[in-house]
Amino acid sequence: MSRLLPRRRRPPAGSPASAASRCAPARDRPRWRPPPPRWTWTSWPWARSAEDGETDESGVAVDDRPVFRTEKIKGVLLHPYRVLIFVRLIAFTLFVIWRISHKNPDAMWLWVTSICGEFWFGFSWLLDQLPKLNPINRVPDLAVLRQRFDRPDGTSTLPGLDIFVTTADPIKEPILSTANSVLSILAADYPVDRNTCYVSDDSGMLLTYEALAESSKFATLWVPFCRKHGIEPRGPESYFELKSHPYMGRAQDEFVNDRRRVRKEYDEFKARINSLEHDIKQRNDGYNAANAHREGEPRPTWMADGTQWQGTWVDASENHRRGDHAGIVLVLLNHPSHRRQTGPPASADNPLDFSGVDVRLPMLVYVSREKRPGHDHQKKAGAMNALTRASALLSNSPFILNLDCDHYINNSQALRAGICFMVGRDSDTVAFVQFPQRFEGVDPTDLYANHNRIFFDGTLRALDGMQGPIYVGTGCLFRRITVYGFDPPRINVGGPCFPRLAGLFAKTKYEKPGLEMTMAKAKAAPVPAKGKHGFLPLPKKTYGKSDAFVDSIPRASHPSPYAAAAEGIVADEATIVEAVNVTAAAFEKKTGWGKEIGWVYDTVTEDVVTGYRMHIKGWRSRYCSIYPHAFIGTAPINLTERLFQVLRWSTGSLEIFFSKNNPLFGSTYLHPLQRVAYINITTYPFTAIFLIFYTTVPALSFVTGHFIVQRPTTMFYVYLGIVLSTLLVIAVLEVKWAGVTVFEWFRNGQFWMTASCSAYLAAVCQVLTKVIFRRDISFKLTSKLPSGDEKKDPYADLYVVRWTPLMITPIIIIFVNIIGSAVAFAKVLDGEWTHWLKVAGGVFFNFWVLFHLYPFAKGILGKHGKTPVVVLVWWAFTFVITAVLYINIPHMHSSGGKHTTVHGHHGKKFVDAGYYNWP
Ligand SMILES: O=c1ccn([C@@H]2O[C@H](COP(=O)(O)OP(=O)(O)O[C@H]3O[C@H](CO)[C@@H](O)[C@H](O)[C@H]3O)[C@@H](O)[C@H]2O)c(=O)[nH]1
Ligand SMILES: [Mn+2]
Repeated sequence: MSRLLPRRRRPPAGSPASAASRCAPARDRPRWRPPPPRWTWTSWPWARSAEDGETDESGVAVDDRPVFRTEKIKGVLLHPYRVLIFVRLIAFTLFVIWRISHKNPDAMWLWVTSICGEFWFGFSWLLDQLPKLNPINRVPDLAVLRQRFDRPDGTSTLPGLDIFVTTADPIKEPILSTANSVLSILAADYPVDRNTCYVSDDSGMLLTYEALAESSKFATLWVPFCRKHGIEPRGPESYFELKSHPYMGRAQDEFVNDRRRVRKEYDEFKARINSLEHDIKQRNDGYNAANAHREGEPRPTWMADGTQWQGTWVDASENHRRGDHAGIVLVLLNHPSHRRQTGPPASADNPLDFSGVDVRLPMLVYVSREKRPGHDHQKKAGAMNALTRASALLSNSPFILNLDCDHYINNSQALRAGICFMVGRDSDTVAFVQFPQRFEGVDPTDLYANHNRIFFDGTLRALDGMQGPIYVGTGCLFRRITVYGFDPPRINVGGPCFPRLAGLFAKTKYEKPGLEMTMAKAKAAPVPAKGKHGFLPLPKKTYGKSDAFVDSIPRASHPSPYAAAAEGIVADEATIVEAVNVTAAAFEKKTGWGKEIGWVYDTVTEDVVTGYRMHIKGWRSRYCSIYPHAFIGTAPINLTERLFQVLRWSTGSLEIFFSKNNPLFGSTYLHPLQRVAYINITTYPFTAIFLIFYTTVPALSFVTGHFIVQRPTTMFYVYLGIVLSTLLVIAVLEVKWAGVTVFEWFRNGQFWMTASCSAYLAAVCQVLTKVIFRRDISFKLTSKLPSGDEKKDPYADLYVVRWTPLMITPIIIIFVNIIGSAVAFAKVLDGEWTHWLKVAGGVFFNFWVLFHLYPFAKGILGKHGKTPVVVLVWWAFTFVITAVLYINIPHMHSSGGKHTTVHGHHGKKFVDAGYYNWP
C-alpha cells in the first residue's frame, strides 16, 4: 500500500450567516431559535440538554450550541456563478434557435442529427448544473459533541454504531488490507462499548477468518498504543509508511520506544498474515494425512482448534465450496465491559506501559452468510442486508456505517464527525451521512481521474444544499430505521425538507404533528410511541420469519448496544444461532428485503438506488467532508480495470432509469432540483451516442466536404463565444468553491470523453439489450490486486495493458481525427481549399478531441507510453502519412471542394456537455 495524501485545499470559508441565510433551506438557518419541545422516533433525548440546566465553562447552556455549522459559499464566488449559469442558458437557447433557423440544404441529415446532439448536450449540461446552484459547507463541531455526550468519568452517551465491512475474496482483495481496515476501525475514537465491527465474508474462507483472528490479537497491542500516543492514522500499514511521525501525545521518549516495539510486532503480524494461506494448507495436509482417506473423499479444512471449518474448503467439496456452504457467525471479540479498564504497567511480558490507558476493544464479529447454488445472493446488497439482520440481534445500534474492505479509517475522529450530523438539532429527518471517497495509490497526475474530485467536492457538496448527497456505496453512515423502510417524522406541516414547495404538491400526504412530547416525557419513555402502523411501517412478514429480529425493530433507534445489552441482548449461544438463521439464503424468500427494505436488489450498482429510495420518502442526507480525510480506499489505476468499473456504474445508472425507480416518477417528497440531480445521474451515459457523432463527423467532414453549419453569421460567432467562455468561467468558479484545482477539472473532462466513447457506449448497448431481450448483466469484482511489480514502481499497474473491446471506439476516434486534420492540411497545401484560416478552426477541434483522449492513448501504449513523446510521434506519423497519401492519390480529390466553413460545428462540439462529473 503506498500512501498518497493529496493536500486538500481548505474549503472556502462561509460568509456571515445573516447575509447568506436568505437562500438556505429554512431549517438550516444558523440563526437559532429554540424549537418547540418535541420528540419523534429518532431525535435524541439522551443527550444532555439545556433543560437539565447544564452549562459549559462560560455559562452557555450546552444545548445552545449546534454540533455542526452550515456555512454558505462566499458571495463573490456564488453570485457570479449563478448569474453566469443563467447567461449561458440564454446564450445557448439563442444558439439553438439560430441553428434551427439556418438550415444546411447540402446535408440535411447532418443538420438534423447535429441539432439533436447539441440539444442533448445543452440539456445534460443543465441537468448537471442546476443542482449545483446552492452549494454549502457543513462543519461538524467535535468539541460541542464531546461536551454534550462524553462524561468526565470516561463514559459516554453517544449512540451505538455498527460498522459493516464487506469482503468477497481474500485474494483479489488482499487480506492484509482488510486486516488494516479492521484495525483502524477497532482503534477509532468512539466509545468502545457502543461500537461494533462486523465483517462480512462472501468467500466463506477460513483465510479471512484467521486473518481477523490475528488482527484481533494484534489489536490488543495496537489499539492501546494508538490511544496512549494519539496515533494518526490508525491503520498500522499507513501509519508506519509515513515518512515522519509527528508526535501528538505526552511522553516523547516513551513514544519512540513504544513505536519501535509496536513496529516490530506489526512486522511479525504481517508475516503471519502473509503465511496464513500456506499455514492453513499445511495444517490440512497434517490432519488429512492422519485420517488416511481414499481417493475422491472430501478433504476438510481444519481450524486451528481442530474442528472442521463450516465454510469454503481449500479442497472444495459438496457443501463446502464457494457459493455453496453453511452460514457462519463467529464472535471474535465479545461485548466489552461498560467500565473503563486500564492496562498493566510495563513488565517483562508487556514492555509497553498501559497503566493509564483504556485497553478495552470494541466487539468484532465475523459473518459469512449461507450460500447455495441456484440462489441469487445479490452480491454486496445481499451481504449488507444479511449483516443488517445479524447485527440487529447482536448489537442493534441505531446507526450503521458501511465500508468496503479496502477503505480504512484515516481520521480517528471520522465516526464522531459523522454522528454530529445525526444527533444535531433537526437531524431526525437525516437518513444517511455520505463521506467523500478518497483514494491512495493513484498516480500523481491522476491519469484516469480516479480521485473524481469534481464529483465529490462539487456535485455532492452542492447536493447537500438541496435534499442531500446521493449514496455512493461506501463511507456512508445510515440510520437503522431508514434501512427498515420507516418514513421520516413528518413534523412540519408541509413537508420535512422544503416546507412550502413540497406542501404545494403533497398537501394530503402530511400528518399534523402527532408525536409531540416534552423532553422530560420522552426521557421517561425511551421506546417510540406507536405510529400509524403499530411499530412497523410494513407488515411483519415483510421482515422475514424471525421473531427475535422483528422484536429488535422497535428498539432500533435505541441509543446504544449498552442499553440493548441491559435489555438482554448479548452474544450468547442462542443469539448466535438466530443470527445464523437470519443470514440464511432462504430467509429473504417472500419478504420485502431488497425491495421495500434494505439495500436494493437486482441491479449491478445497489448504491444510488438505495439512497434514492430513501430520498423519495422525504428523508434527507448530509455530506461530511473533513480533513484529514475520513476514509481512504484504493482505486483501480489500470485503464482496463477503470473502464470496467465505469462500465458497471453507468450500466447501474441506466438500469435505474429503465426501472420503476425512474426519478421522473419519484414521489413529491423529492426536492425538485434533487430530482434533476437523479435524472442526471441516471441518464448521463446517453451522452455517449451524441459524443461519438461529434468526435467523428466533423473530422470526416474534411473528407466528404459536407459540414454541419453551412454559412455562419456574426451572431453565430457571438452566441458560440458566450457559450464557450461562460463554460470556462463557470468551471473556474466551481473549482474555487469546491476547493479543487483547474487541473482536476481538465482531467475530469478528459476521462469524461474517454469513458463516453467506451464504457458509456457499452453501457447503453448493454442496458438496451437487457430491456429489449431481458438478458441479465453480470459483473466482476473490481480487482484491488496490483498486477505489476509494486516494489519497484508503485504505479506499475498504470501501464499494464489488458486488452478489452471497450478500447476499440476511442482508438477509432483517435485515428479518424488524425486523418481528418491530415486531409484538411493536404487540401490546403494542394490549393483545393483557400480558406485555410477557416480550416484551422476545424483542425483545432480535432486537436481538442485528441487532447481529451491523450490519457487514453498514453494508457494503451503501455510501458512505452511513459514517455509522452511516443504518443506525439505516433500522432505525427499517422498525420504525415495520411497527408502524403492524400496528395499523391489523385482520385481522392474529387469529392471535396465546397468552400463551406468548418467553424460552426467544430465550435459547438461537446462544449455543452458540461463535463460530466460522474465517470
Ligand atoms: O458478492 C459480493 C461482491 C462484492 N462485495 C463487496 O462489495 C464492495 C464493492 O465491490 P468492488 O468490486 O470493490 O466495487 P467498486 O467498483 O470498487 O465499488 C464501488 O461501486 C460499488 C457499486 O457498484 C459500491 O457498492 C462500492 O461501495 C463502491 O466503492 C467490496 O467491499 C466487495 O467486497 C461483496 O461483499 N459481495
Ligand atoms: Mn472498491
